[in-house]
Amino acid sequence: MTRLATQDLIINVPGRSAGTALNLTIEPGQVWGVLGTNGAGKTTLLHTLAGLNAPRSGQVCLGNKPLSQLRRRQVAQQLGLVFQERLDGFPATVLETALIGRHPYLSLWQMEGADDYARAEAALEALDVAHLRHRLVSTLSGGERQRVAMATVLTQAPNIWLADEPTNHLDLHHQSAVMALMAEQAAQGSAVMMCLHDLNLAARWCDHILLLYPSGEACWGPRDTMLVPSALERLYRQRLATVEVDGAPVFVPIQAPLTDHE
Ligand SMILES: Nc1ncnc2c1ncn2[C@@H]1O[C@H](COP(=O)(O)OP(=O)(O)OP(=O)(O)O)[C@@H](O)[C@H]1O
Repeated sequence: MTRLATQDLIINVPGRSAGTALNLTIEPGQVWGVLGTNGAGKTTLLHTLAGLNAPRSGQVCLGNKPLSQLRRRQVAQQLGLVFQERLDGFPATVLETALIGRHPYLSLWQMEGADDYARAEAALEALDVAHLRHRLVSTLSGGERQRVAMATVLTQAPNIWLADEPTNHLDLHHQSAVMALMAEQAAQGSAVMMCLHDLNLAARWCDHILLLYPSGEACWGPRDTMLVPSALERLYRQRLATVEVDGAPVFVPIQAPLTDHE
């Protein structure tokens, strides 16, 4: 089991002053939700944690090593990233796409073996896209593609999951199924962080929350200390009503002005 930690991390959002230095640890078993407005830097943060964006300052550690000292292959054997947007560079079927998740474990010209296929097939089943295995990904709907992207990372079987709006394009049932899958991965010992725009999914499924403000200011901690209506109203510049359903808060945007002091 591996933890992902940041040390005095400042992400590099162009044109923004430094903001809060991030010192946080995503422990195995934890599910973190990152909340913030459009452009707050959520994707930049996830890409920085994955080693795809250089930090402006500070560092990210995977286990006890700085990410910058690890080879990409070592990182890819431990850390999986579900991208918000995907480009289909070349024609590939759903099964071929899921098998990309095994590439970190194969040598240069090594073909995928029976175990790799079994993992990919199991992941496609788990994401409810096995019936699409021979379809070209370019022919899929938005929600089907999203589930294939999740299945590819599930095939990769990382200890650290970073997921950028994993419920994008998904209908209600599949949103719930994907959040349950993330929780299950955490229960099995993975560390999970995901960016979400749906406060209610965050309230129900995440145990830790990072609030990212457009200024670069940030705060984080256990869910119940972060999902405080006044803090969320300040984050989104949006008045909210809160009700409780099944023991979890449900936040509903309402039309009422915020004062200048909020
Ligand atoms: N290559 C770039 N050049 C200039 N600005 C950039 C670049 N990449 C990102 N940005 C800016 O950095 C800011 C943060 O972008 P980011 O994608 O991390 O936001 P986000 O919180 O994920 O937003 P959203 O909720 O809309 O997905 C945005 O204002 C974006 O326009």
